[in-house]
Amino acid sequence: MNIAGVVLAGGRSSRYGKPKMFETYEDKYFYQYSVEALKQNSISPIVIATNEKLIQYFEQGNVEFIIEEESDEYQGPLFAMYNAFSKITDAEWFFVLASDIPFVSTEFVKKMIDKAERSHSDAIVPIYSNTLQPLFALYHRRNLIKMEQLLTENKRKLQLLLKEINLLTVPFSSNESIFTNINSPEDWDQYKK
Ligand SMILES: Nc1nc2c(ncn2[C@@H]2O[C@H](COP(=O)(O)OP(=O)(O)OP(=O)(O)O)[C@@H](O)[C@H]2O)c(=O)[nH]1
Repeated sequence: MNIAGVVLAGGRSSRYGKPKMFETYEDKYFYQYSVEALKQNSISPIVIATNEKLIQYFEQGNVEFIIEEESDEYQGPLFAMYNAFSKITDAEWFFVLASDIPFVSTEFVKKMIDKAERSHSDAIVPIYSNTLQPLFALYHRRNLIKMEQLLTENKRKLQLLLKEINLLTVPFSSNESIFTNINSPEDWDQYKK
């Protein structure tokens, strides 16, 4: 399988108050945990999708960057995914990971790839706490057409894409910390100890 890794690391971090992908956990930036989990599974290329204001703060080396132009900034995950997928021309699948998930693991990425290998679905999406987790998921390249259609109609919610494609859902038990995503400083205060 030809899989590219796409780490979503743009957005506004308005609830966090500062760019949350650069919050640290055990001396590493949050976004580095997403990069590492993909790298440990030999996924290549690994691309960080970000914007012109944030690019300067990332560590360089071993990853590529896809930069959203000023007019494309803050359009949300569906746009950021479309923008990245359409620029990575040689991948069949895209493993998307948000960059605000410091507890994501190599084993999680491996389990998801194993599912994709045996699936004819358009996307492989975990379910945790009865909720789909589309920012920790695998998407086939064939979704690009539907993504473009939605964006052209100014429909920017990722949930709208999920409704239109064939999903393979992968249940995870409700005590998995890997799905902890950090939105506010209070969220982080609760988990970092
Ligand atoms: N590249 C890119 N990533 C995004 C964009 N919007 C959100 N993300 C990423 O998607 C993940 C989930 O983002 P959210 O927490 O929903 O949105 P946010 O803008 O980061 O934060 P809030 O302003 O607090 O909603 C995070 O990893 C963000 O870095 C975007 O427009 N471009």
